[in-house]
Amino acid sequence: MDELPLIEGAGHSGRSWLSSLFWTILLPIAVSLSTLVTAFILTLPSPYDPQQNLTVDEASFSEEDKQNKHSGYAYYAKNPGATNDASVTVLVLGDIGRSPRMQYHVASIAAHGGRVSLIGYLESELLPEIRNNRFVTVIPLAPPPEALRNANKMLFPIIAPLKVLWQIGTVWHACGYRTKATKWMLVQNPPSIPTLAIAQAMCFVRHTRLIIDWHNFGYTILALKLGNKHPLVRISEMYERYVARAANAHFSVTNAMARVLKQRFGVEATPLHDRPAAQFQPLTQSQRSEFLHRCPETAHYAKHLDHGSYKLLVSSTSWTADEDFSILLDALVAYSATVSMATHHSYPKILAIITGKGPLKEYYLSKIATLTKEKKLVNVKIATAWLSNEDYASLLASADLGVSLHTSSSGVDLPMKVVDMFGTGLPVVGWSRFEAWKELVHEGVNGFGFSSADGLETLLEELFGSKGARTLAAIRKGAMQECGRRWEDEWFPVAGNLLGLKRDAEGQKPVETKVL
Ligand SMILES: Nc1nc2c(ncn2[C@@H]2O[C@H](COP(=O)(O)OP(=O)(O)O[C@H]3O[C@H](CO)[C@@H](O)[C@H](O)[C@@H]3O)[C@@H](O)[C@H]2O)c(=O)[nH]1
Repeated sequence: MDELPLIEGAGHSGRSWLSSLFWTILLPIAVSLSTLVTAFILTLPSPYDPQQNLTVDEASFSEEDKQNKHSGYAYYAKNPGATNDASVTVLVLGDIGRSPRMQYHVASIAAHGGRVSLIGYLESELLPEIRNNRFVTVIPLAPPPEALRNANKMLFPIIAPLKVLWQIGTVWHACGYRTKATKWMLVQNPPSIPTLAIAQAMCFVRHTRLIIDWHNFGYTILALKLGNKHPLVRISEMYERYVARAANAHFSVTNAMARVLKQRFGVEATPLHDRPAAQFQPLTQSQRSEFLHRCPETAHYAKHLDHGSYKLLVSSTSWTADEDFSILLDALVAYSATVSMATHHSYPKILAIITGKGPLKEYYLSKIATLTKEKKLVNVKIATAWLSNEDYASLLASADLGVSLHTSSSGVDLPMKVVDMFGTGLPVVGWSRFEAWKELVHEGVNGFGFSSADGLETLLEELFGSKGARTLAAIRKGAMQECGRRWEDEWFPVAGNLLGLKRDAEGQKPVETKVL
């Protein structure tokens, strides 16, 4: 009996505690959440309307545009009344300037009168066909703050989710509110997180058809950092497979990748092989010599390169973990020693230029500095550079041999740089221990493969030594034959056909892409 008042008192204070929790905390949270959800729904991006006016007309072109062959005016002047409902949002969650394949898609769509909203980071120069084209609107994404760009493995679990949140916000805003709804969205994969999920949600809201352009798999790239068995890698694979199934159509960079997509993800992709774009062309001897004397990275050695006492080796990269430049450095150290010791044969010295931007550049620069200091590279000069689009193409065209260190995290993607090299008639040696390599390089015809630093050094000796001139000339001939088939020839029958574009000239047979 004594305890009753105490219990009653406790019940009363318990109820009032609950009720004050409800009125002061839970109710305001519930009201705020429902207001936010209502506001989100009411302000969802507008859907695609086939009647909407996205036309490009005479007023879209300034006098300057009319003189610029890349503004799209030439197409407009030839097809003034042409209507065309091919409007495409192209989404690249990366530096657009370093995503040549996506730029080629954009340039090709615009060249056939399609309208493009191009979304991505604007860090490097864009192709001239895109920069001033009135059929293309570039929507730059705000890059994540410096603190979220830390590549440290220890901090990865904290930084990665924050970076993804930042990307979700900026990409959603750019796709939904900074551009009109388009009939199609073409998205580059990888990165898959969060790109594919946002693209899928946005396409659902805007009634847009989603095409995924498979350059590689996001989870195989993550596995390079975390290891194959890491739970995040498995989750990332499941996510990629699940989101892939929601897309309406798929392109893949190789036949092997289309096969893997079918077997593992259950989706039908149409292979759309990389081919060189128009800016990659062979140079004449005099154009080569003029470039070598003009380019700051080669000018000092131009005379030697003209005479052949130096050979020009070129590699290009994004300085990422899937390209092990130690292999090239080890091979060059061994080659330098061979040149010093050679008594019966004479070997030229090498000028090796590695072009590109990316996270591991500083690491390799310090390795090169150490090797130079240790006098292990006396017969080899190594330079790194980032060149304008035009000079990059001229450098490839001026080189004696191209090197690819692309290892392919999935085994079924291919290095675009090799395609660029072939466009200029440059033969290639490359890391070849992955399935798709043979879709691009034919042993002894347009290049050679290697699978170790020793293998690469042997190739350098064989091709640059006095007995190698004929083999080098033979693979150069093979590379020249690759020049013939260009991006447009590959692109139009697959992508142009899917998007419903019309080709001016006699077209090739269209390739059917399965559309869901
Ligand atoms: N302008 C310019 N571009 C350069 C330079 N150096 C390199 N690049 C660009 O950077 C590319 C090299 O980038 P990587 O990331 O090494 O790869 P990739 O060979 O382009 O292959 C990528 O794209 C394929 C699809 O096209 C993918 O399948 C593959 O996985 C990879 O992502 C070159 O092809 C070239 O476009 C330079 O000095 N100047």
